[in-house]
Amino acid sequence: MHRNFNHPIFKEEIIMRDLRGLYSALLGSFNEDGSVSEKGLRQIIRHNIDHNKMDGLYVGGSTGENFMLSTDEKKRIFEIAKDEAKDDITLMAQVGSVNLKESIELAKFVEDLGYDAISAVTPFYYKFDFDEVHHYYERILEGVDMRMVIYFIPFLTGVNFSIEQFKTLFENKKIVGVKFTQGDFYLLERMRKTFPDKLIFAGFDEMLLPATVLGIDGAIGSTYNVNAERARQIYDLARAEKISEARAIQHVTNDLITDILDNGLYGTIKLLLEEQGIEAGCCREPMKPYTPEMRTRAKEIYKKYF
Ligand SMILES: CC(=O)N[C@@H]([C@@H](O)[C@H](O)[C@H](O)CO)[C@@H](O)CC(=O)C(=O)O
Repeated sequence: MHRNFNHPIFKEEIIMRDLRGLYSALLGSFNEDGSVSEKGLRQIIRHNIDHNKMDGLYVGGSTGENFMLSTDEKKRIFEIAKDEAKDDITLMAQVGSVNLKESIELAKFVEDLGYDAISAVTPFYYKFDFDEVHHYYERILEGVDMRMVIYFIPFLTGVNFSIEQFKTLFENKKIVGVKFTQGDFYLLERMRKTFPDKLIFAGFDEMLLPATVLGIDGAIGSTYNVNAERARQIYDLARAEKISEARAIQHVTNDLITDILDNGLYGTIKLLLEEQGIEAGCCREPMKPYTPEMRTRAKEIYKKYF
């Protein structure tokens, strides 16, 4: 798990974790009044380490319902994750925000906590031009000596990059890779060929097999919180070029993902965890509270796939 890096951005040779592998995107866990459930978070983290045997946790991403949280809540979740995980698993903190000052503050905060890497979503809502997006990443990185993985998710942010633009961003040696949540396999192939030394993490769990065939370095996903065993099989089989076996597991996985998406993504994953005895808690409003129908359907999904 640990590798020796002699990276020019770091003052001396230090032991840094190899960032490659499979990460669960850490779910948010909330009480009915919307407050952060520390107990729920700790249980989800332990489940990912002890049961799911994940290589890493992606903390503060979309799955963590992060963009609905205050700065203090984000910090508290980063603290809880580090305190629970210690050094048992690679920790990557998503610090991106449309509030750049907050991103800079969070990056410093997780560096002090001892996170292994940061990630930042492309700034969204306003139609920032590429120079502004570039400036955003440079400013976040100015204050920290940390490795950064760009969080590229155009279907939610509306922000797309060309290969040339990725090249410009990657000129900063602290930017070591990208979380590629995009279904464009032509772009993914071009990225792999153009940037053999950058880390590419697949962000769509339903596309793990083809992304692995194209040579990704890992994957980060919400459904790995519950479907880790199948994800690991797909990843390992695809890397061993056992494609038809991997495809059979991807088919079952995608049936599961379709059922989860139909019933409400993050809520259903939490209800599936509840079936395994984990107090995963609620979603943060304005996401819907669980209805009796949703709970019943989650039980059916659990019986069908687990
Ligand atoms: C928008 C979203 O939730 N995307 C997920 C996927 O894991 C996704 O839930 C899954 O592929 C189902 O579509 C991840 O890419 C997001 C993620 O890792 C994160 O930021 O939490």
